[in-house]
Amino acid sequence: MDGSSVKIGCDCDQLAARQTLLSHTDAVQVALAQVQPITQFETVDLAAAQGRIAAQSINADEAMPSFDNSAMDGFALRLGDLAGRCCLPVAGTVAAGDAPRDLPPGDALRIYTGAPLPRGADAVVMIEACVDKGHKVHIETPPAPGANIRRAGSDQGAGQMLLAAGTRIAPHHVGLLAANGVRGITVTRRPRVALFSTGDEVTDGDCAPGHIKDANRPMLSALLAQDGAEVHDLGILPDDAAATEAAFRALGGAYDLIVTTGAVSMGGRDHIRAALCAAGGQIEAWRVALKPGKPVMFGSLNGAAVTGLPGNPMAVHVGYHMFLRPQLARLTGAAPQPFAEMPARADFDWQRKPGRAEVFPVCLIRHDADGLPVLRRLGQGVSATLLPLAQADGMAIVAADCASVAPGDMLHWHPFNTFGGCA
Ligand SMILES: Nc1nc2c(c(=O)[nH]1)N[C@H]1C(S)=C(S)[C@@H](COP(=O)(O)OP(=O)(O)OC[C@H]3O[C@@H](n4cnc5c(N)ncnc54)[C@H](O)[C@@H]3O)O[C@H]1N2
Ligand code: MOO
Repeated sequence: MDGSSVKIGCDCDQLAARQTLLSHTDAVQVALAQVQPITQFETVDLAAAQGRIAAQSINADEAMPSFDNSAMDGFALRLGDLAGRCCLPVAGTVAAGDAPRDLPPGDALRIYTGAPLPRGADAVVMIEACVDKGHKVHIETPPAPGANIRRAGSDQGAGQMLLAAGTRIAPHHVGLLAANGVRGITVTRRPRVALFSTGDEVTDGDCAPGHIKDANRPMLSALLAQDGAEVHDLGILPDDAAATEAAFRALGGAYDLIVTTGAVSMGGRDHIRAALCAAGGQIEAWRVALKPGKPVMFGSLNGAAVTGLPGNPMAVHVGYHMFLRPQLARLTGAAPQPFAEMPARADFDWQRKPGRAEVFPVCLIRHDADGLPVLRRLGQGVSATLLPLAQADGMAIVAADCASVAPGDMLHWHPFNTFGGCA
């Protein structure tokens, strides 16, 4: 990190005069430094735990499976009874849910998957390897000792860690915990996020001439909710210094994170930075060598981190993934994930002006012989529209010093959770 990221208080002129842009990797560190892990926890039903962050590790009370059982539909038998014989009498049937029983000497028992292994049995032969003749079974090839038996404790031992603290709970965790009889789980309180748009031109209603509809608040609300935040939508601030300062002052200490969009660049009506300072906040850094998203600002107010994203919607989307997601992760005690780490290859030619790292929408067109995704660049680097992003399978990034990309060059990308590639 260079000297440009040191604490600079609220001297906005000094900030504006600084020519050096923060690298996007340093900016992530500054963003992270504004938040501390939440130390309040709550217990939620397992059914409501998906997406929450486990506050404590959970260990298994007991071994699994808790009893020896059959992994297949077939016949349970004693291998010694097969010595010199290929046919055994069938003494009955044991199904999943039945109580454990004894295997009578010299007999087989028909058994279904998940049924408790009869006491005395030492192998299960699959139904496909037998001829079931009703009261007897013909076994062509004797099974190996222990075949098709799931032994008690073979999946997990008692005390086995099922879930580590800091894990984001996914549906497969819910299933594992349910199988282990866990009903409630202690999770970190959801991060409380205050969300503002800014701009006299921005509206939620009908557009007068020169006005536009708010894209940023609905998109950020959706992204924040998806990542488990408790979103407090505080509406649209006018381009007015006093109103912006008053809005910051009114926030008190109720939030972990305050997110604004717009009014953070150089214009005469860009009031976010000055208003934050006037309201008693701190600006830690401003302006990042990132396209889109250059005028992003990081600060704090009353114990909350304040992240001021630029107004252009694509810059908001990029800023969310690059800075806000790591901030949310640290707040909840989860490990912040680096942005766009997945390797891929380009299928396009692109000459660009070096200086800022650039994030752009991409679609997945195929996989190469090494199995790497091959990506096509979408859009024309315009940050005012989300349309190319809506047609994309993810976002790729090139480094600030990158002057050109040629087909076959390595890229890094952040895939969305979409299925299938672009047409
Ligand atoms: N002289 C300079 N001008 C600009 C610079 C610069 O470095 N020097 N940076 C440019 C970059 S990069 C960006 S990005 C924008 C960001 O400016 P602001 O953060 O002050 O944002 P606004 O001016 O308020 O808005 C920018 C753009 O986005 C539209 N917008 C705003 N809010 C919303 C919303 N909620 N939904 C949809 N669209 C929104 C707004 O109408 C503007 O068109 O500054 C450049 N200028
Ligand atoms: O953030 Mo701006 O959108 O780089 O053009």
